[in-house]
Amino acid sequence: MNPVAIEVRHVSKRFGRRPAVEDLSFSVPAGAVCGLLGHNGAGKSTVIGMILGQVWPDAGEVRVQGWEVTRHRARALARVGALFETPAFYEELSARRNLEIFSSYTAPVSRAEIANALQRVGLNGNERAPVRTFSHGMRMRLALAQALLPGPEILILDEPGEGLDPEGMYELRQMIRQLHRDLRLTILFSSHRLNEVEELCTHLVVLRQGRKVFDGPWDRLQSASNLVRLEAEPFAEAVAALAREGLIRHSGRDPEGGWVIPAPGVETDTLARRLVESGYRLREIHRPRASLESLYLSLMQRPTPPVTEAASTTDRV
Ligand SMILES: Nc1ncnc2c1ncn2[C@@H]1O[C@H](COP(=O)(O)OP(=O)(O)OP(=O)(O)O)[C@@H](O)[C@H]1O
Repeated sequence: MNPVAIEVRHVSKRFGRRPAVEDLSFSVPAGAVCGLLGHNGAGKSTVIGMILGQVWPDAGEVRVQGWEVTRHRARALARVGALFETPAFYEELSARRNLEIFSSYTAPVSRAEIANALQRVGLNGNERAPVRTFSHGMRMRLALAQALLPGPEILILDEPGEGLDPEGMYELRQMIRQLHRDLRLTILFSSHRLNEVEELCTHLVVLRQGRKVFDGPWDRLQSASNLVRLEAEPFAEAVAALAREGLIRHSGRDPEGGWVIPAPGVETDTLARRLVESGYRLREIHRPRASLESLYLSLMQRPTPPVTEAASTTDRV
C-alpha cells in the first residue's frame, strides 16, 4: 500500500471567474481518518470532486495511491469507494437487488460480497424490503454498502451526516469507526460538524474560502495553536496597544471570549505585564487546552494567509 493515500498538490479550480479552490496542497496518509472541514461554500465538495476525477482542476494535480487522477483515473480510483452525491436507488426494488444492479454496471461482485456489504452497514434483515420503505439513515447505509462493494482501501464521503437525525449521526460515526478498525480503510470525509470531526478524525484539513488554513494530525492543531485567552478592559484598546508594540499578531472575540495570537517568542506573562503597566484592567489571561470549536473559530476569523509555500505549512497556524 502506498504510504500516502491521497495527495493534492497546488490545486486550483474556478467556476467562471469565481475561485472555488486556490493553490491547495495537502496529503492524507494511508490509514488516516481525515476530516475536510470548512464553512458552506469553502470548497470541500470541489476538492472531493477533484479527488474522484469528477471535477477537473485548472492547475495542480491530485494523486490517489500514487496515480495522477486526470491521467490514470481507473488505476487511481480502482480501490476507492465513494459517497459523493446521494445515489438514486430503484425505489420498488430491495437493497440487495439495487446493489446487484449497481455492481452489474460497474464491477460485478458475488452475492456473498453483496451480503457482506449489507451486513457491514447493518442492513441485514432489511435486504428484501423495497427501498421506498427506508428511512434517510437506512438509505445512507445502503449508499455506504454500495461504496464498499469494490472492496476499497480508501473511502471518501462528502458530508455523509447531512440530513441525519442525532441517532442516525451516532450510528454513522460508529460505522465509520468500525470500517476504519475492521477493514483498515483510509477515510476522507467532509463535514461542517465540528463534533463529528473531533470524535472521528486523526487528521484534519481546514478550508476557508477555498484556501487551506490548517492541515495535519488533529493533535498538532492543539500544539500548533498558540492562542491565548484574554479578558481585558477595554478589550479593543488593550489589544490595539499590544499590536502597536508588536506583541501580538492577531486578536478577536468568539463565543468563549477574547483571544490573541502572540508574536513569536512572546509569553503570556509579558502580555500580562504590559497590559497592567499600561493601566488596562486584566481579568483573565491563559493558554487554554482549546476545543476544536474554539480553534476552528479562531482559524476562521484570522486574516486569510497569503498563498505561499510557507502558508501551506502548519507553522502559520
Ligand atoms: N458546478 C458549479 N458551478 C458553479 N459554481 C460552483 C459549482 N460547484 C461549486 N461552485 C462554487 O464553488 C464554491 C465552493 O463550493 P463547494 O460546493 O465546493 O463548497 P462546500 O464547502 O462543499 O460547500 P457546502 O458545505 O455548502 O456543500 C462555492 O462558491 C460554490 O458556489
